[in-house]
Amino acid sequence: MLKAAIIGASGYTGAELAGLIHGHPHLELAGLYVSEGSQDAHKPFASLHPRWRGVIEAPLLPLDDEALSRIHTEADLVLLATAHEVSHDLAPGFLAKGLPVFDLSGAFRVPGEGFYDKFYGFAHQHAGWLADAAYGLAEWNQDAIKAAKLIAVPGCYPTASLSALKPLQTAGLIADGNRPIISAVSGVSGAGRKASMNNSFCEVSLKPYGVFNHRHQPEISHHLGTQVVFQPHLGNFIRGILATVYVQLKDGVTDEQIAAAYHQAYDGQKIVRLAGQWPQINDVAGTPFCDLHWSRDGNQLIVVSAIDNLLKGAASQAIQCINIHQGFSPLAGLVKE
Ligand SMILES: NC(=O)C1=CN([C@@H]2O[C@H](COP(=O)(O)OP(=O)(O)OC[C@H]3O[C@@H](n4cnc5c(N)ncnc54)[C@H](OP(=O)(O)O)[C@@H]3O)[C@@H](O)[C@H]2O)C=CC1
Ligand SMILES: CC(=O)N[C@@H](CCC(=O)OP(=O)(O)O)C(=O)O
Repeated sequence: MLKAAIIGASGYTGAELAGLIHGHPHLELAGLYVSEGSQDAHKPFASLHPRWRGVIEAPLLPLDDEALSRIHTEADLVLLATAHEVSHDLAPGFLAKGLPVFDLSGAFRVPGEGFYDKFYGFAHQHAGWLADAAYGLAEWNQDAIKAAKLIAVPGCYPTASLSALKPLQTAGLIADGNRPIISAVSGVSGAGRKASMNNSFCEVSLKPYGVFNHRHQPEISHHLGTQVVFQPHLGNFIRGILATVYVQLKDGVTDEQIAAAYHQAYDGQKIVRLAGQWPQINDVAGTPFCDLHWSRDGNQLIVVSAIDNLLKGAASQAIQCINIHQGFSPLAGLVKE
């Protein structure tokens, strides 16, 4: 059994990680951590996430110096379910001790001069790790994930969007100069557990945000290899993302070529399901799956992608990355084979 420490374990993605690691055949929990000054330090994890009452008994521990040296000596790998700046500051210390790091934040996802200043509001201090990090889009980047010490698990919208678009891009079916349009709706858990007016129960409706300035637009464009238009919306449900993607196809692309692109990408990859019907959030919420379906009218293609933002969009994709990195079965701890 490999020992996995989770930093940020009281948050939404951290709690999902705790549950997945608890149930994983080759992993065990090596500490659930919150910030040194956290108001939740020393509380039982299950008092914040009662669905784990009687199952995960561990307390939330403050990430102080003693905790850091305990992780350095006792853990085999570290999961960061922390804000971007926190991951940016913590990851190099664990990596220097030889611990592989699986980071759920955006801190190591997109190399490029000035990117973090512009889209994240801080200057990146670890260009070497940023360049060496593997982008953890599990179905697409297995060799890099296997070889890397630092795995940058993709954002939730990028996971839904890239899963839909990469087969078309790889097969060369997208019309030259076309910028695919992604219109996506996320549940409120995408914003994390911390309370704010924007995600309070009475305020949430269905509305667009981040118009032409969301940080996932450059993340998707960079990892697709072509520019996209990306428009996120906040919906009044707890978890899940539904992304509707509009693509102009090259002249002459056939139905068979489209189907072949998706089957070539995902046949044998059990987490991405070619659904055969329009995906809906209820079918993927609480699961590690990404459901895809498409239809075309002439050169216009519409692809719909649905995931759980906390799972395929974060925690279960991190487990996919660990499975790849460690040579475990790809579905270990996720789907009973
Ligand atoms: N929510 C989602 O759908 C997705 C989130 N992500 C990314 O994953 C990361 C975590 O997101 P999410 O779970 O939603 O966030 P939450 O806000 O729900 O949780 C953040 C966690 O980090 C802890 N924390 C804060 N500061 C520190 C610190 N200095 N040291 C150690 N722990 C700290 C918090 O506890 P405390 O403050 O008490 O210390 C809490 O446990 C973020 O980078 C987010 O962008 C990625 C994909 C999807
Ligand atoms: C609904 C909501 O607020 N969603 C978040 C995306 C969460 C996510 O994917 O995470 P990263 O921050 O790790 O990229 C947002 O739009 O900022």
